[in-house]
Amino acid sequence: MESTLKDVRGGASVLDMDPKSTVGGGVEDSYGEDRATEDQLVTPWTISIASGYTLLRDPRHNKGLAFTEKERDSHYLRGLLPPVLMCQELQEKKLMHNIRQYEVPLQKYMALMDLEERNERLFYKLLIDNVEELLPVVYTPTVGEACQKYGSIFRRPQGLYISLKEKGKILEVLKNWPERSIQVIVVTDGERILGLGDLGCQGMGIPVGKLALYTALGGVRPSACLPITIDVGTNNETLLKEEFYIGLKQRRATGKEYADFLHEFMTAVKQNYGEKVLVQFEDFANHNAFELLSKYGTTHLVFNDDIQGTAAVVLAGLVGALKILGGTLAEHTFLFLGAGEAGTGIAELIALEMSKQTKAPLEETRKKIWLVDSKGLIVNARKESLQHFKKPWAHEHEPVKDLLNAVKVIKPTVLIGTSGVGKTFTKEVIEAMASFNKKPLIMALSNPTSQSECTAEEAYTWSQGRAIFACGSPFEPVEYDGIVHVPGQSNNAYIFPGLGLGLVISGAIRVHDDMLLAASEALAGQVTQECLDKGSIYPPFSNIRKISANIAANVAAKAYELRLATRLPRPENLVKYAESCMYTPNYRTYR
Ligand SMILES: NC(=O)C1=CN([C@@H]2O[C@H](COP(=O)(O)OP(=O)(O)OC[C@H]3O[C@@H](n4cnc5c(N)ncnc54)[C@H](OP(=O)(O)O)[C@@H]3O)[C@@H](O)[C@H]2O)C=CC1
Ligand SMILES: CC(=O)C(=O)O
Ligand SMILES: [Mg+2]
Repeated sequence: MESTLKDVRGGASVLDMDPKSTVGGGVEDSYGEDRATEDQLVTPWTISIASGYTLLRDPRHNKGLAFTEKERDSHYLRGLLPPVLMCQELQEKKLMHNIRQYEVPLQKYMALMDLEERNERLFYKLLIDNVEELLPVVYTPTVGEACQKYGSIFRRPQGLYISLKEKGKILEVLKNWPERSIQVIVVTDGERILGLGDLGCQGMGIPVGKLALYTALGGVRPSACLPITIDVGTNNETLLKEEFYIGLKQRRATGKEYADFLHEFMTAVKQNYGEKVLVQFEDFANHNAFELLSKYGTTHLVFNDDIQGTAAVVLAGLVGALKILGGTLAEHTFLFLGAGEAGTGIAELIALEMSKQTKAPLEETRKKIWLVDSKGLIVNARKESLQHFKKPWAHEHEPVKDLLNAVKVIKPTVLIGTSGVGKTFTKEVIEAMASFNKKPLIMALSNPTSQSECTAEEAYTWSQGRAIFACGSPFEPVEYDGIVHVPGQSNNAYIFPGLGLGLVISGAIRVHDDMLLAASEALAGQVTQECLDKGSIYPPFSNIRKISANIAANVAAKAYELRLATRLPRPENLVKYAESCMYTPNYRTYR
C-alpha cells in the first residue's frame, strides 16, 4: 500500500528514510535535510529567535502590552510599544468588554479569530476563562455561519489546504506546515458541514474551531494541532458560481479518484508524523465517512467525531437521564429521526452498552432501537435497498411513512434527532411523546441552531414542562409554569478534547470502541445531582478542563488495559498526569 508513495523530491522512495533516525550526535533530523541526498529537494526551514517588531507580530509569543521593562530592553521593543504595562488579566478584561460590544455573533467570531492571529495565549485565556460565553461563537452555531460566509470574511489562511492540485505532492504539502510535532489533525472534506450541507473548501472553519477546542477544553498544545481541509471540489451550485469562493470550482471527485487521493493523504500523514498522530475525521458525508473509518481504523490512529464522539456524548447523557427517568438502558425504547453517521453511530454504542450490561447479544439489544430516515421507519421490507450502515436497524415491522406515525406505533421513551433538518419535532410529535411518557426524553442534536429538530422552549411548552431536553447547539434556560429548565448541550465537544488528550498522553496507536465507552463513562461520572435537579443531563461547560482530564485518564487507562498504549511505564495517577500535560495559556517570561 505505502509503496505507491514515491518520493516526489527526487526518485528514491521516502520510505527508505527513517523519520526517527538521528544524525549529528543524536539530534533528530526533524526536517529531513540531513537525510536527503544531494539530488533531493528539501524545505529550507530556518529557526530564529524572534525579537523587536517581529516578536510583536508573532502570535505564539506576542504578549502585547504585557512585556516587562526588562523584556522590552532585551528584546528590542523600546519605542515599539506605548509606555504602559498591562497584565494579561487586564488585557483579558478589555478584550471581553470589546467583544461584548458586538451584537452580531459573526463579528464576535471575526474579532476572536483576529485575536488568535495576533496573540494566541490571550485568545486561549479568553476562551478557557469564558468558555460558556464564547463556545457558541468559536463553535456551533456561529462557526456554521462563518463557514457559509468563509469566502467573504477570509483574511489570512488558517490550517492546511490540500486540493486535487496537490495530487502526488501531499507529503510535500505537509512539510510546508511550520510545526513538526503534530499530535492531532482534524480533517474535513467539507461535504457535510454541520447540518448545512456541502460547503466545500469553506468547511475549514470546522477543523479550525474543533482544534481551538482541543486546546481550550482538552489542553492539547496549539502547536501540536493541525487543521486540514481536503478540497476535492464541491457539488454546491451556489459556491461553484460564487465570485469569492476560495476552493476548487469543479464538481466533487468520487470513486477511485477520491479514494486514491484520501489514501495518498493518509499515507503521507503517517509518513510525516508517525504512528501516534491522531486523525479526527470531521463532517465528511456518510457515503465516505463509514468507509474511511473502517479502512483506516486498523492501520492508523483515527476517530470519527460525528459517528463515535457523538455516540459517546449521547450515551453519557442517557446514563444521567436514567437517574431521573428510572429503569435501565435495556428497559427503554429509542427512536431516532435521522439514520446517518450520528444516528447509527449513537444507536450502535447504546446497543453495545446494553449488550455489555445484559449479556444479551448485540442483535437482540439493537431491537430496542428504531430509526426513521427520509423514507420513513427503517424496516425489514426495505433491507435490500438500504445503505450498509442502516441494515442492522431494519427490524420486523409494517412500513411507517413518517415520524409522527412512527412515534405513535413504536411508543419510544427517548426521541433523538439526528436528521440535520430543523423543525421536524413538531408540536404533534412532542405531544405524542408526552401522551405516553411521564417524562419524555427529547434530544434535538442537529446543528447549528437553525437545524435543531425543535427549540428548548418548544420541547418544554409542548410537553407541559415534562420533557427532559438536550440539544446539539446551545439554548438558554426556559421558565415554564414557574420552573426554570436548563437544557443540556449534547455535543461531541464534551468528548473529543478529552478523548484526544487520553490517546496522546498514553501514546495510543489505535482507537477501540471500549475507549469510547470509557470516555462516555467518565463524562457521565461528572453529572451531579445539582445538574439533574435543573433538568440538565450534562455538567456545565465551565468545568470542562476537569471533565476532559477525567475523560483522558479513563481513555488512557483503557488504552493501557488493551495494550494499545506505547507510553511506558504507565503513570500511576492518570488524572494527575493528564492535568499536568494540559496546556495553560498564561504568558511566559522571556529571558
Ligand atoms: N450534537 C452533536 O454533537 C452532533 C450533531 N450532529 C448533527 O446531526 C445532523 C446529522 O448529521 P449526520 O448524521 O452526520 O448526517 P447524515 O447525512 O449522515 O444523516 C442524516 C440522516 O437524516 C435523514 N434525514 C434527512 N432529512 C430527513 C427528514 N426530513 N426526515 C427524516 N430523516 C431525514 C437522512 O435520511 P436519508 O438517509 O434517507 O437521506 C439521514 O439518514 C447534523 O445536523 C449534524 O450537525 C452530528 C454530529 C454531532
Ligand atoms: C457537532 C458536530 O460535530 C456536528 O454537528 O457535526
Ligand atoms: Mg461534526
